[in-house]
Amino acid sequence: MFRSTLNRFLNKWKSYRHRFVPWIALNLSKNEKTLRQVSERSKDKLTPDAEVSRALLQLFGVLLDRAEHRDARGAQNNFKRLTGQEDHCRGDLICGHDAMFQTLGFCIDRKPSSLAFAGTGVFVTKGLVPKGAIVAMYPGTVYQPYEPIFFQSIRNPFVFRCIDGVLIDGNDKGISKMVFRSCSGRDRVGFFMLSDVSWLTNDPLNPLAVGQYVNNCSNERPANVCYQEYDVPDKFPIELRQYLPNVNFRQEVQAPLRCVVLVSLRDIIAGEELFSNYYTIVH
Ligand SMILES: C[S@@+](CC[C@H](N)C(=O)[O-])C[C@H]1O[C@@H](n2cnc3c(N)ncnc32)[C@H](O)[C@@H]1O
Repeated sequence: MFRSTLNRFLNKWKSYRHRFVPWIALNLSKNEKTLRQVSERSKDKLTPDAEVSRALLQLFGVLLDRAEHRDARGAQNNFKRLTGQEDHCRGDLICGHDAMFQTLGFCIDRKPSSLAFAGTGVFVTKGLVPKGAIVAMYPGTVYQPYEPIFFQSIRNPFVFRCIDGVLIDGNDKGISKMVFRSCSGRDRVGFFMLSDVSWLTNDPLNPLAVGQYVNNCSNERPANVCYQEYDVPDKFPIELRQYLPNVNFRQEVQAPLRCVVLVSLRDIIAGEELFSNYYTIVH
């Protein structure tokens, strides 16, 4: 009895592992030339973690500065409204894209893909992305390899598998969306949220958090970005974690929070669509 239940479970487990990457499973044989080969795990990093931290801290710092500036201006306007001297000037408020342009020198955004039938893609809309830059982040709920993701993974093309088997569910709809919201609402330190839920909307506070919409490369459209894992260091400031688009499924995970960034493989100019490689072979 126990053995047959276990067998049924194992069979289900096997087939559900295939569902993570249905698109890859169907298309891999067509695109063998485009597979990314990495000789060992540590060689998967094109840009050092310190450089990833530096770019994120710079962008998040400007986002926080602007948010505080807006809050202060809002409080001032409330006071002026109460005293009848309301100031309607919005001043030089800067949005996420301006912050991105100011700190990283480029902007990215979601738009219909340049490939037929590929849905939405991500484009560089302004500026120049230099080789080795952090172009985007892959948002979503982070599952350790032993944690349950069966229901969230059904017909879900957004489940990203890290080299060590950690999974990131970047789907912004349905049950995946509810899970992210619930985990994000759970985790906070004092007043500070430890993750950002706005990537689930059309206007993410952190404009990098659209990496889940980057499409796969092909023989005709080679990859211009690649995925790189980034474990958030302990010293990452608490007040800036509110812009991280990832949260652990289980609160009690001891490991650092896993994020995935997309790094440019070459200079990318405005107007180009980003293409990654959905499949990396580690020898
Ligand atoms: C992670 S999603 C990427 C975002 C997707 N384009 C969308 O609009 O939701 C992966 C899915 O995008 C589509 N896709 C990605 N790369 C593609 C390509 N080169 N050609 C056609 N479809 C592609 C496939 O449907 C795949 O299952």
